[in-house]
Amino acid sequence: MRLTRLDVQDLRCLASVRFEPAPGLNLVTGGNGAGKTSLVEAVHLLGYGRSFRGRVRDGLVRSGQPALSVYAEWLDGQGRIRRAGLRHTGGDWEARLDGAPAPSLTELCAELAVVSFEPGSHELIAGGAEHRRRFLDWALFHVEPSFLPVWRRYARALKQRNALLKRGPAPSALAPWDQELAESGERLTSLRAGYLDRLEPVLAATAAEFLPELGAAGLAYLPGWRRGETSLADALLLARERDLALGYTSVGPHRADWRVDYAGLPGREALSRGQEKLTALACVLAQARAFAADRGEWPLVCLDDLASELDQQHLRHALEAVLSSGAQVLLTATEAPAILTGSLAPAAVFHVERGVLVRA
Ligand SMILES: Nc1ncnc2c1ncn2[C@@H]1O[C@H](COP(=O)(O)OP(=O)(O)OP(=O)(O)O)[C@@H](O)[C@H]1O
Repeated sequence: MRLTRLDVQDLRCLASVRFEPAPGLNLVTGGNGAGKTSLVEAVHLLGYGRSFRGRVRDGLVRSGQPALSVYAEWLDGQGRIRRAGLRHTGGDWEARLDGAPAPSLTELCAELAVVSFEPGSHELIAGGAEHRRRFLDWALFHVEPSFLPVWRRYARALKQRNALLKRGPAPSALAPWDQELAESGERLTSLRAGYLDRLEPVLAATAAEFLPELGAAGLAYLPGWRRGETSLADALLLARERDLALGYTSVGPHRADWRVDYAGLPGREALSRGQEKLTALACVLAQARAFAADRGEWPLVCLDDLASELDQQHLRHALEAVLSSGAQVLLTATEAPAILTGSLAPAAVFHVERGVLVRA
């Protein structure tokens, strides 16, 4: 996947920007608050329908403007030119894909695959389980065609069951939703567990490059109920009284989590902050590698402010790992990192200042 053009209007401090990245490494420099992260957010928005800093309505639209818009052109793995555009007010949105209206943001986001690592990404390891579920589901959404219908079915059944629980219904009203939740939830769990099984050796190899001192990395999946002991249908039945008292469903894949274990460390809590970041980076890069293995092309890799997150040696390892694959990378930094020479020399350098982007 190779981005060839990105037009951004009224996104944070970016009033009107055209970005034409080269294949390989693209470095975007600029001072604090210049607009580097905003550029990465524009790409991320087309890939996820939201920013990694929150939803569009949380301040993504430039102050005083009614809406932002982002338009991208890229080459897919078969060399076809693809086009996507999104106009978003924070409430309403309008999207186009290859010249036709996109029926939903989901359809749009399915096309442009982007992985991002930014200063908040260590939340993938240190933060709440929703970050880790979103990470898993992004991958499945892109590589497993049966995932989205199952996920939608589960989400709908969960919403209905929770609405009934809040009203405190006769337990018999819950039965059909329990069944629906159990069927779709078991399927969702198999897909997630299967993906983690495939990701584990890729992560182990990636983590061994960045954090060899911690020993072999493994992945553990926590499905959201005692899956080894009961089916989800039984778990829902067993939890029914408690769920009626709580007013929501307390077991199931919406409570799932996963964790990285290292052979040389007793638990996640033992990781230093830097090791958390490196582990999160290893997960993101492993996900990109697994995507490439499944789909035959790399996602676009956005690395926001990576030089301030990592020491020089880890920065070199990370960039070598990604660039040796031929992936297109968008790297932002306040100053050009000294290690960007030789095989790591950027293919193109851009500079952004007060929201104005120029090629250096
Ligand atoms: N809704 C908005 N409308 C206008 N300007 C905004 C809006 N939201 C944020 N800004 C401004 O846009 C800029 C955001 O810049 P951005 O976060 O992209 O900076 P950066 O170059 O990544 O900086 P840093 O190196 O400090 O992370 C800041 O100057 C901020 O004040």
